[in-house]
Amino acid sequence: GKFGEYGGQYVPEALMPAISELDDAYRRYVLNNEDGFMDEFRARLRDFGGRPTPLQHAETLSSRYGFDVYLKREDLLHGGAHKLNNALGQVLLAKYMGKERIIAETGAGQHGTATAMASAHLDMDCEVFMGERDINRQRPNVFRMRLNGAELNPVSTGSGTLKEATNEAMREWATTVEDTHYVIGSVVGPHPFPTMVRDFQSVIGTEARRQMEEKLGCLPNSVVACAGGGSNTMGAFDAFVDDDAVSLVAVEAGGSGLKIDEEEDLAPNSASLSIGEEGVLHGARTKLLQNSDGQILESHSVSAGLDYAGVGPELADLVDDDRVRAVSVDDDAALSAFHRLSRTEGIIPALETSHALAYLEDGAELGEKVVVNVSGRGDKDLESVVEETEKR
Ligand SMILES: Cc1ncc(COP(=O)(O)O)c(/C=N/[C@H](C(=O)O)[C@@H](O)C(C)C)c1O
Repeated sequence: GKFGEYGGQYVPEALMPAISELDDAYRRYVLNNEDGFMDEFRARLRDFGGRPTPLQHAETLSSRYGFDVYLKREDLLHGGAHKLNNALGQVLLAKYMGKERIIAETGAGQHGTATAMASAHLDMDCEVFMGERDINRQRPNVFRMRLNGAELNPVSTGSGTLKEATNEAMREWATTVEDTHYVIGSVVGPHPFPTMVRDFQSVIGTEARRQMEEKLGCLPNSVVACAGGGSNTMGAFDAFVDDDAVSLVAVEAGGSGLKIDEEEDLAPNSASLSIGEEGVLHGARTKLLQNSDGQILESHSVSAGLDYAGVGPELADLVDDDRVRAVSVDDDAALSAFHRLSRTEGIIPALETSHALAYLEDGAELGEKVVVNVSGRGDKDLESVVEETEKR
């Protein structure tokens, strides 16, 4: 479970039994399709999730930029974001493992919502840990989780965002592992989570590759995706990693600037790949926003889904190997891209996705055919975008 010097299993002894049980189940059911697990997973993604999602040529954007933009429409997946690919896979795996209860963390609420939907679909109890601050800025998703029968566990420690919610969920898992599976929301955490979540999300890139070949008989020149924890990023990239001719661009939240304020222990961004340092968070060695004493900094982004001080270890390794280019766009550019796609293509994108779309504005070196992963829709962001836009 190592990616260069990143990855590993930096967890308390109490969690090791759960981790090794999960690793065993991952190998049997996901890698070896024991009992037809992957066949059932794919059938449910099709019938419940609505896969495949379209790869749509964005005509107006393409004429604006002078290169062809193809949108991979994960916003059309059931629930409105790519998160269901991973949540459905893990909840189904928990069922195969004989678990009865599901817990999860969430920040933007998309992962929490996807886990609540998958748990209701598969008749499993579900409890979602969510930071107080995030509960207040992603209320539509809070209502949806409750409607899907999930119990919300508000986390008020620290900044009340994803970092604390993840810590609380991991703590809870350590004492309930007998009957509970912890569904982690991104390609983060101790092995096998980063690898398993990537495998569940890799359907994005596998479909996009097939759709490009069917439509155009060629591969794209670039694939662009936003990066919070890195799951829609790794999901979009995995099918292309071995094709050096395909550039892979991970777009992080540049927030209100890349300069870290050492006094305030605050990073005005979530650009872990670009300006993070090596460290351990949530069970994995990876790149983190931290100050000179190694204290993990509070991150910032106009989008809750990218507001995370860490990033997936595999993505960090691909950036160090120059296989993935890490770039960032700031809050203003993301908000402009939010409005631009809504107006010119009739698609309201998630604020997270808006970061990937914003990069097209300076994307001259992306080549002739560019796939952009539309990781989610913007319904959850309407209130905050109206507020943010009026403020500017
Ligand atoms: C629509 C949408 N697009 C992208 C992301 C970024 O998460 P990754 O795909 O794991 O980088 C997210 C992340 N959402 C998480 C959540 O809903 O809990 C997020 O807050 C954390 C996993 C970072 C998202 O909702």
